[in-house]
Amino acid sequence: MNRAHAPRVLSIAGTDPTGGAGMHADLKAISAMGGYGMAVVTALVAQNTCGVRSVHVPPVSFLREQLDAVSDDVVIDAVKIGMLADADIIATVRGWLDNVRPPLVVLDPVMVATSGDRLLDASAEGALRELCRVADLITPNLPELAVLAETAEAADWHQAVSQARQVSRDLGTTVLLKGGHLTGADAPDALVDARPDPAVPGGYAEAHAPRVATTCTHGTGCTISSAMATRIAAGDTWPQALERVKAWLTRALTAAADLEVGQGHGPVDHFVDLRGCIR
Ligand SMILES: Nc1ncnc2c1ncn2[C@@H]1O[C@H](COP(=O)(O)OP(=O)(O)O)[C@@H](O)[C@H]1O
Ligand SMILES: Cc1ncc(COP(=O)(O)OP(=O)(O)O)c(N)n1
Repeated sequence: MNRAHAPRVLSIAGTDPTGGAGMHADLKAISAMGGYGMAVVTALVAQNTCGVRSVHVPPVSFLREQLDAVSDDVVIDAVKIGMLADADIIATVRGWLDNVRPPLVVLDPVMVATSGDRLLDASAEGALRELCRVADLITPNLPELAVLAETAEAADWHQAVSQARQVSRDLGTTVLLKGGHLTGADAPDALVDARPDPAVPGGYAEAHAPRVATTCTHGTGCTISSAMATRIAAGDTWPQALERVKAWLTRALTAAADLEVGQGHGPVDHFVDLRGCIR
């Protein structure tokens, strides 16, 4: 399916004033993948490439007003959900999703940043697990996958695939399993769907790329989930979307250090393919 218009993708996420993660990374990834990006803010986060300083959560009534303002006016082709901060925010987003029923929902179950700072109240993990049931695709990293599987973090790819299968079965959704937290020359990712009627042919599709030797990995999780939402909404098959997004993210990681942003874990270069093309 080739749409006449760019896919209209809504990010529901927290902020990162340094532009590397959260809704800022989402908007860049959506644009880089050919979509039209929109954003509703769940939480304002004072963070940079070194870590999170504080989180401010506006009233949930205002969150609902933002969501309704978009859906009352714009046809939404895909929604990407990131940081939700607490159980009230999760309930508000759930209520809106039940009302609007967007055609594609991609949920990145953000719990803890790479810096170790919490982005979700520990008491809201159960509510987030339940929200996964209404997502078409979830994109947990290995620590988040372990929480969803209610077990210890996978030590290798084989264990991770098995946890992803269990989560897919238990929560009735497709899992994008990400190997970023493992070590080794290869950085594998896979679409895992253990349901009887999987969204991915055969229930499994793997994509590989070399592991990039860089500390600039801030926002990679936000980036890949938004990019997947955009490419699936654009009409790629799910395995095609993963191949395309993985190759682009690897280029963005390879060019990341040249951005020279921040003193900690810098952001990836979402617009790596545009450098040198601006007239
Ligand atoms: N050093 C790296 N080289 C190549 N790909 C990486 C690297 N680090 C992360 N990735 C990729 O970035 C994406 C996000 O991965 P991951 O780090 O597991 O999630 P999160 O950012 O949510 O913690 C995945 O596609 C993963 O394979
Ligand atoms: C506002 C906000 N949302 C999500 C994250 C986490 O980003 P993610 O890409 O999952 O991973 P790291 O950047 O922590 O590697 C964030 N920091 N801020």
